[in-house]
Amino acid sequence: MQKPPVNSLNLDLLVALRDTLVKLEKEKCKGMILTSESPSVFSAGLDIMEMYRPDHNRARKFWTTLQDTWIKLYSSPYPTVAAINGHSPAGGCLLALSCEYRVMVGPKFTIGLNETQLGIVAPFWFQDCMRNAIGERQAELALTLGKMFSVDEALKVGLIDEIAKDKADAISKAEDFLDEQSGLPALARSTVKVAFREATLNRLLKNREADTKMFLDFISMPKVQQALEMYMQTLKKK
Ligand SMILES: CCCCCCCC/C=C\C=C\CC(=O)SCCNC(=O)CCNC(=O)[C@H](O)C(C)(C)COP(=O)(O)OP(=O)(O)OC[C@H]1O[C@@H](n2cnc3c(N)ncnc32)[C@H](O)[C@@H]1OP(=O)(O)O
Repeated sequence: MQKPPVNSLNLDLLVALRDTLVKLEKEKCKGMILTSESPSVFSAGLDIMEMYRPDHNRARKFWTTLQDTWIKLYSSPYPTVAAINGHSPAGGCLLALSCEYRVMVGPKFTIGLNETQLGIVAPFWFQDCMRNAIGERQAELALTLGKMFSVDEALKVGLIDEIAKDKADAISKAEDFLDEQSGLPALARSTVKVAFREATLNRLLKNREADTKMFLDFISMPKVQQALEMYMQTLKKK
């Protein structure tokens, strides 16, 4: 990802990610490493400006493109690794969680689904991804608190799989993971992957319109708009 300053996921970046994932699948990609050009941020999550005083049609397109991107990434037949070389809150954490393996550069960055802290709610499929990675108990604790994990904490709870000392080390560890997968029969590998992920995928696939409506209704609430405005001001003052 290369959208300075913080790879916030706006409609344009989501379209680019989705189209890339579609292309990789078509070209029978052997493996993908998702990382960031930024030296300190993997992705700041959803672009707050897409939710603040939104145009209804654009907000709908934004959300359905996010759903498409997630579905493509989560169900990709080829192996995927997140080389998390910076902070990874909310939607950034979702992208990492949707890969099969996570290597994160330590020690100073943080990762987590922090939505509760912002007065918004992590959608059920964000929650499902966290639950699938760290288990029901730890996911409930993390999501209710909107906890951002340090790299050490993330490793301990199973949110990431390995710690790297810098980006080059993260890429090298990600390549090791891909090398290990490359010797396996591709169809067997991808069938097992999708079997593990099917229930989570189907939950969104069967409820896409309801999920979109919930998002649009949620961001139309004056209280939510107020919370987003205050949050943007805090970020800008910083
Ligand atoms: C009842 C059931 C209802 C269910 C409905 C579901 C509804 C769900 C709705 C939403 C779900 C949302 C998920 C999300 O992803 S929300 C986004 C959450 N993201 C964050 O909280 C991260 C915020 N950013 C930061 O913490 C930092 O920026 C950080 C990533 C740590 C990087 O820090 P630093 O390097 O110091 O950079 P700055 O903070 O100075 O930021 C630089 C500029 O970038 C702007 N910025 C940062 N983050 C965002 C963002 N997410 N969107 C838009 N813009 C962002 C920041 O304001 C700075 O701008 P400027 O240079 O103009 O001051």
